[in-house]
Formats: sequence, C-alpha cells, structure tokens
Amino acid sequence: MMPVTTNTTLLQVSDLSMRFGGLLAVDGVSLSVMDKEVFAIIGPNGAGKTTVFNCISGFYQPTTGDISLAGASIARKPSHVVAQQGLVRTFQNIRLFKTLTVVENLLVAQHNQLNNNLVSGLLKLPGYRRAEKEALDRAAYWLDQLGLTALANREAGTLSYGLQRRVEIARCMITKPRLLLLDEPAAGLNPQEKQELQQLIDKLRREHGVAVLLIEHDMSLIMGISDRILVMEHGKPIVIGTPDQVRNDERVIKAYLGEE
Ligand SMILES: Nc1ncnc2c1ncn2[C@@H]1O[C@H](COP(=O)(O)OP(=O)(O)OP(=O)(O)O)[C@@H](O)[C@H]1O
Repeated sequence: MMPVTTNTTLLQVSDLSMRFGGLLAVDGVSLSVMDKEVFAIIGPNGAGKTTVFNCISGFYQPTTGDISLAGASIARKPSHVVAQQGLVRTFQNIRLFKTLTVVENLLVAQHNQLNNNLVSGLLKLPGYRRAEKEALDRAAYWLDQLGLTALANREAGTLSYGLQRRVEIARCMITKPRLLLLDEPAAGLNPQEKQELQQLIDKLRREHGVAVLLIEHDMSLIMGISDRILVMEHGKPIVIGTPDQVRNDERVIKAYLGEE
C-alpha cells in the first residue's frame, strides 16, 4: 500500500497528565498525529487510553499538558468547541438516537449549522430551505459513502452493532472533521465487519483526507491499519513506533504478559 501520511503535524499532545484524586491515570503522555495518519493507542486495561481520549476531545480538563490541533490550542476547551475546530469522536458505547431513523441521526448532527438560521427557519425564508436541502444532500452523500443508503429510513436502534458503528462514523464525517477519534471501533464486530471497518478507515483518510486516532484491543486490526502506535501502561507511554517496532519490543511484550 502506498503511504498517504504527510509530514504536517495535525494534533500535538505535550506532556499530558490527568489526576483523579490520588491516582495519576495519565502520566506524561506526548504524541503527535500527522495529517491523514492512522495512529493507535493500545495498552492493558486501565492503562489510561480512554482518559487520554477524554482529555483530547474536551470531556476532561487535563491536570497538566497542552493539546493543539493544526497549531491552535484546544486543551481545556469544551467538546463542542473542539468539534467545531475539526476534532470529533465516537464512543465505546454507541451513542446514536436509537428511535430516530438513520438519516434523522445525520440531520441532527448538523443541527448546529441549521440552528444558526433559526429565525429564517421560523419564517420559512429561502435561506433556511436552502440550508435544509443542503443538510439532506450531505446526509445522502455520507449514507452513500458508508454504504448505508438502503437503510436511511430504518430506526437506528434496530440495526446490527456493526451497522450502528457505521452510522456513528457517518455522523462524525458529515461535520467534515480533520481528525476522527474512534474509541474501540471493532468492539462487538464479527470478523467480516472488522475487515470492512479496516477498509473503511483506509478509505476515509485516502479519499476524505481525515486523520484517525483510535483506541482498540483487536491486535490484528491495529497492526493492519496503523501507521504508528503508542503503547501505554499504568498511565505512562512506554513506546511509540510502527507496528513492526511495537510488535517486537521487549517492554511491550512484558506489559501484555504482565496483564495475565
Ligand atoms: N472519571 C474517573 N474517576 C476516577 N478514576 C478514573 C476515572 N476515569 C478513569 N479512571 C481510572 O483511571 C485509570 C485509567 O482508566 P482508563 O479508562 O483511561 O483506562 P483504559 O486504558 O482506557 O482502560 P480500558 O482498556 O479498560 O478501557 C483506571 O485506573 C481508572 O479506574
């Protein structure tokens, strides 16, 4: 496969720490994600991966450290502001509106933009109609990109786990992010769905220019898709490297064996 990663840094995390009372859940993590890179964070349970994600996506205020996206600091900004700057995420537990249809979920995702036109909406001015139509067109486009067109009018909660994950990714992509954070995207997927997910992630960065930062426990997916991997243990970064470097690193092998 031809590499697509560029040399431009998109996300820069410097010396990130997060303390919960007496527990230092994240301790001095630094990493950078390049434009269009697929970067994974792995490590045994409780290593601090989710906490790093929550700090980057604005759900936690880190105790120390800086985080910047395309040169602008996003540390300690609320998640909706971070999202407006181009960083969106999915969750370990899928968070769709289960009783809304698939296409409605994609329309809700754009409601920020539509809401700006609330007054013209109430008055049914042409500007609002145009915005509504554009939102529908964008929804249709992303349903097509993710192979979900035939399911547009299905209630999201009635879809399989794998398809709900796809809808979640579509809902992120419709906001045109520069960086997509995926929290255990392969959890609960069958082998075929995992393979499709891998192809999908690759397509998103090649065709839509998005960089992907993911937490995942499925090693074959991680090794197959990642440009680089950060391995964490007890809150600390132990190695950053390519899949080959990580696979053969003594400290990584020890961290995982120590878990059992
Ligand atoms: N909100 C919180 N309050 C207190 N402690 C927390 C909080 N969130 C996480 N922790 C603790 O911080 C440590 C790191 O947890 P975290 O969920 O980040 O690990 P993880 O690597 O994502 O684990 P897993 O792979 O099991 O999801 C754990 O000891 C956890 O109990």
